[in-house]
Amino acid sequence: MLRSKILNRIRLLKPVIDRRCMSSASKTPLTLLEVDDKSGIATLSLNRPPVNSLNIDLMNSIIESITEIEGNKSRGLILTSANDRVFCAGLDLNELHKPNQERLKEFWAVFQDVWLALHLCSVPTAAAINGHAPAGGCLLATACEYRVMLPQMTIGLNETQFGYMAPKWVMLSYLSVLPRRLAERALTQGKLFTTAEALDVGLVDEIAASKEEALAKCSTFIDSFSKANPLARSLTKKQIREPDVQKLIADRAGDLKECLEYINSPLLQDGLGAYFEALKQKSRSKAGKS
Ligand SMILES: CC/C=C\CC/C=C/CC(=O)SCCNC(=O)CCNC(=O)[C@H](O)C(C)(C)COP(=O)(O)OP(=O)(O)OC[C@H]1O[C@@H](n2cnc3c(N)ncnc32)[C@H](O)[C@@H]1OP(=O)(O)O
Repeated sequence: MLRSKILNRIRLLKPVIDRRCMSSASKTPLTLLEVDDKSGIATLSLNRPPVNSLNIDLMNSIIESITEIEGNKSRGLILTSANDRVFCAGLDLNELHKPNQERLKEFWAVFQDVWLALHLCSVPTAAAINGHAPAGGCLLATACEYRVMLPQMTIGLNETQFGYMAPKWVMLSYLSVLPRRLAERALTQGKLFTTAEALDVGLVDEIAASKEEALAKCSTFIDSFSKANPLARSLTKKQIREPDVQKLIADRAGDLKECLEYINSPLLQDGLGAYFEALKQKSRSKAGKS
């Protein structure tokens, strides 16, 4: 009785993701999903060159993969990148800069969905962070239960550096990993932690010398649940994570309204435009085009 009550409650908490079986406009798979026959662990690789920035299609592809992993009885999920320099560059700035308003609404709803799907994923989750993970990239990593990172990368919620305040639920994701005082300072500074700093403050759990080692460490973490009953484990995780999730689910429309006002404000658009232009300029200089 109690179990079915809890299960019903959790079903209500689950984001509505079934409506989003969209196909990608390009023919390239935006995510690569492999399930190891022996271990039963699924590896989901982000595969949107050049930097895995999160647009609607990539986020939908992640959601679809999570749904598949939950449905195919995988023992765990490892999130990683097919790119060996960048785990995920966060939200696609093309979606935020001078946005089409209807698309922006859809984009923000899918952004909420992808976080909910990963944060509430029923199987154990770990991130093999094999590249930089700023902003939304850091959010994906902190939604996972365990993080292993390669040296000389950066991770953090750097939104204030380009004039944005991270949404409340994004901040909560940070607060679930970092002590409050540290999270506040890092959020207000828009700090990007180096791998060594991230380990030091507990933003990541381990460092690995290579992607293979990171994947192996993530598998070891997932194996650590072998003695736990999968249903009891997943219900426990959801109960613990519920308060953060409820805040967003209870007011998705309010979050969207706030986001639209915020993103559309001229000051923020100007700041974002300058930031994006500087990124493009840096990229051109690197390629020797300027
Ligand atoms: C109510 C609240 C409202 C709003 C909240 C807003 C929340 C925002 C959350 C976000 O996630 S916003 C995105 C923030 N992301 C970043 O700040 C990361 C920016 N990128 C980088 O720092 C670097 O690109 C990198 C460290 C990830 C990788 O460096 P590198 O390997 O040297 O690549 P390049 O910098 O040369 O970039 C290659 C290529 O990719 C483009 N690009 C990079 N990041 C993005 C992005 N987030 N969106 C779109 N495009 C991006 C970059 O411009 C280059 O493109 P070119 O065509 O110019 O070559």
